[in-house]
Amino acid sequence: MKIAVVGTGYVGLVTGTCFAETGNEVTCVDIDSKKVERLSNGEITIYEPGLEKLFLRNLKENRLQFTTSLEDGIRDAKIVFLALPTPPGEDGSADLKYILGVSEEIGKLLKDYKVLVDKSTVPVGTAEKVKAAVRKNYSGEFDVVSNPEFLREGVAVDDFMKPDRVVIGTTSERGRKVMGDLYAPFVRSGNPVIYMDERSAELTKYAANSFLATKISFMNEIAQLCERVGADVDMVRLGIGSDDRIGKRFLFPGIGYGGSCFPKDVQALVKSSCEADYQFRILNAVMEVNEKQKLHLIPKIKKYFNDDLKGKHFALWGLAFKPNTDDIREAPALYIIEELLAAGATVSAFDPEAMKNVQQLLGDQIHFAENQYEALKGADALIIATEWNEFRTPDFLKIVTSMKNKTIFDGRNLFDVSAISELGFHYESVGRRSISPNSNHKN
Ligand SMILES: NC(=O)c1ccc[n+]([C@@H]2O[C@H](COP(=O)([O-])OP(=O)(O)OC[C@H]3O[C@@H](n4cnc5c(N)ncnc54)[C@H](O)[C@@H]3O)[C@@H](O)[C@H]2O)c1
Ligand SMILES: O=c1ccn([C@@H]2O[C@H](COP(=O)(O)OP(=O)(O)O[C@H]3O[C@H](CO)[C@@H](O)[C@H](O)[C@H]3O)[C@@H](O)[C@H]2O)c(=O)[nH]1
Repeated sequence: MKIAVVGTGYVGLVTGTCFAETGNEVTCVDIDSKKVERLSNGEITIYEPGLEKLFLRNLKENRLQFTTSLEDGIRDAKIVFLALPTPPGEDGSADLKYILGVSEEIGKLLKDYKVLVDKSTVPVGTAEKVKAAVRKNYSGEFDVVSNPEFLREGVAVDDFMKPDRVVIGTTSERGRKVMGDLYAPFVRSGNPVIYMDERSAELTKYAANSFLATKISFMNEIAQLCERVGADVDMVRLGIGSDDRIGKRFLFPGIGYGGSCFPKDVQALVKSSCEADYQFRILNAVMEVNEKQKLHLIPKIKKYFNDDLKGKHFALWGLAFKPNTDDIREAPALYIIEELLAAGATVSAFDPEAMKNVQQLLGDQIHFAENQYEALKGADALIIATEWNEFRTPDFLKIVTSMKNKTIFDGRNLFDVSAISELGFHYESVGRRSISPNSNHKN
């Protein structure tokens, strides 16, 4: 099948590459000419494990092409995916200017039947708005389908190739058939394609993200309680997660959820609810808890240094909002850096993939280390903000010899509390007992 994907960011590039991988001819369209040039020349523009190999293979075999021209991109396509940004507007609701602007342009270009597919995360009613935008300039036949994307960054290729489910929102039989055929190779192992109306599909995406964000904020509140009553959140997590009704996944406490999706989507659902004259109380609490959790380590750090961070030097491990990505959108590490710099401290950071993106944002406000151990040189404390695998079992001897103080503030609970206590560290994490070489048992 011939497919166009408009918007070649995290979702568009994964979508285009994975559809090419199953034999479709895909043209990706992007307004960013530099991105299109790099991609056309075989240079991948995001870090996503496993993507580059598929991208290069399909590019070489001419199943994947890139262009800045919407007209060229959609000319022969039977299906046109919209994988465009839906950033929060000033009031927190999803801004549809990219989606509706492109839809209007598509209306000017359509000559025959096509299926327009909304892959972006969009509020209920968007499919109707897209239809209306196309209709302004085109009176022929077309369908608009809502097909929300559930991939996670860092495991995006696997999530796309082997989805838990595919949600297809359409009331058109023709649209349903086209989409069913396209997705057939991805659900061979029996995971469902769930057909529904457009509005339900649009809401499903927000409901999924908001539910997952709720799970995280709930665990972060349990972690807060654990610290106050002397319980261990990791034990509580295991204790409740073995109940199938709760499930083991997405129960990890930490320094809040970040990324380009949860923060914006929870906010947008609250906003949509308000517009529908409904106060979504739980989600307001979810957001409030997350705002506080992002800075959970800061009061601990300040208390440890007697409220005086001026001249203190911090090593920071992890900048990306989660491991296995270079994405720094709403990354908790950025909020921590801001607080430390404002308090007069200096920071030396290391992240395996995200340093380039942070450098573009912060320039020389912080030092970017060659590796995780170089970041530790002369540090008064180490802060861990992202759970990259290589941080999990470090060489503690190297840590001890590089740092000024044996002090760790761990926002991702990477280390075993008892083991690190034996190494003589001052160690504070999230929802577990704190360890100090002097008191050795500080809650
Ligand atoms: N990132 C994720 O993990 C993820 C997962 C599921 C759903 N989503 C949703 O998918 C959508 C896209 O997210 P993303 O992370 O891929 O965004 P992104 O910012 O990484 O990519 C968007 C791309 O669209 C391009 N673009 C902007 N205007 C354009 C135009 N007029 N014509 C052509 N291209 C244009 C940009 O240059 C950019 O390359 C959002 O609605 C997001 O909420 C994202
Ligand atoms: O137990 C957990 C799990 C995650 N997180 C944090 O939650 C955020 C989001 O993580 P994750 O969901 O793995 O990454 P995303 O790539 O943002 O994926 C989410 O957002 C995407 C965009 O909408 C959806 O497609 C995915 O299904 C949804 O998981 C990150 O900051 C994580 O550190 C936790 O704090 N604890």
